[in-house]
Amino acid sequence: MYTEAIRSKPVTVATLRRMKANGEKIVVLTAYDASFAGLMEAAGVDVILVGDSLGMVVQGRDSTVPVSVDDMVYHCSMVARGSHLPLLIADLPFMSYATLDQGLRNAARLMQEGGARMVKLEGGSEVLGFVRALCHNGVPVCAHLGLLPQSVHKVGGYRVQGRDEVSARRMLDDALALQDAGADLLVLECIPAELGTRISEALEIPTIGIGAGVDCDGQVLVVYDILDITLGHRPKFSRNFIAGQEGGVRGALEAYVRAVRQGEFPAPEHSF
Ligand SMILES: Nc1nc(=O)c2c([nH]1)NC[C@@H]1CN(c3ccc(C(=O)N[C@@H](CCC(=O)O)C(=O)O)cc3)CN21
Ligand SMILES: CC(C)C(=O)C(=O)O
Ligand SMILES: [Mg+2]
Repeated sequence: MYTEAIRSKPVTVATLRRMKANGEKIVVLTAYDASFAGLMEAAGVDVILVGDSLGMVVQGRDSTVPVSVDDMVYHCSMVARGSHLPLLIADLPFMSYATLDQGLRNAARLMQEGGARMVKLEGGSEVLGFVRALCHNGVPVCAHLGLLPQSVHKVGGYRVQGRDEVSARRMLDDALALQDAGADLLVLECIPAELGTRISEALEIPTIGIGAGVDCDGQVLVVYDILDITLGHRPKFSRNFIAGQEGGVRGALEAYVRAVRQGEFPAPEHSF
């Protein structure tokens, strides 16, 4: 049943599409260095995200806003050396895709200097032109809707998004438009579980949820949250996987992989 877990070939966009078609859950974790990337590969993680969350959990900042493209390239290149099979995605950080020109140049840096195989960017209708341009240049794209941490100062906090029908409908329309523009994958963050189901069923491309319910095609968490080493607030949608098992860090990663594959995580208490 879990055929994708035992792999010898690198994960590609085609692998992820096949997993969605077969109803096999996609397991994603963030990593910021070679050692963790190697452990995740060994545990059977499908996709590694070098998230701009590194600004908070590695650099100790209070948002992802100060993270630079240089920071992302640096961490991505380390993760690329530590793992070879998981698909490697890197976040384009705050304001690094404010213009098409800047965005294309910075995506090229993440791919060429960082070794990323896909870039991720936050936003809906406002980024469609950029997604199309990346697509035309052969850059695989992961879109990101719902709670957008790079907009925290505009929104005024980290809150569940898409609670009313008007904003839910707008998010679904944005998701369909991103797919049409050529996005290969979509992260849904901090939205009601029913909306996660609705968007995942409406799309051909896989969805990866974080606080978006169990029906997304895959799940992602910040690795420091599952190891319970996050400074300060740990979001409600995360779960401590190091407790209650004896395998240390390796065991926690394996427990996360198993829980996502079997649809045991997220449970209702991790969902909105
Ligand atoms: N350690 C860590 N984990 C993350 O998941 C994460 C980061 N850092 N940094 C970058 C972004 C920021 N994220 C966040 C940060 C806070 C909440 C949060 O406090 N959410 C509330 C929900 C409040 C509501 O009900 O509206 C929560 O209690 O979970 C959510 C996502 C997700 N990402
Ligand atoms: C939480 C995930 C989706 C992310 O964008 C990050 O780690 O930066
Ligand atoms: Mg991010």
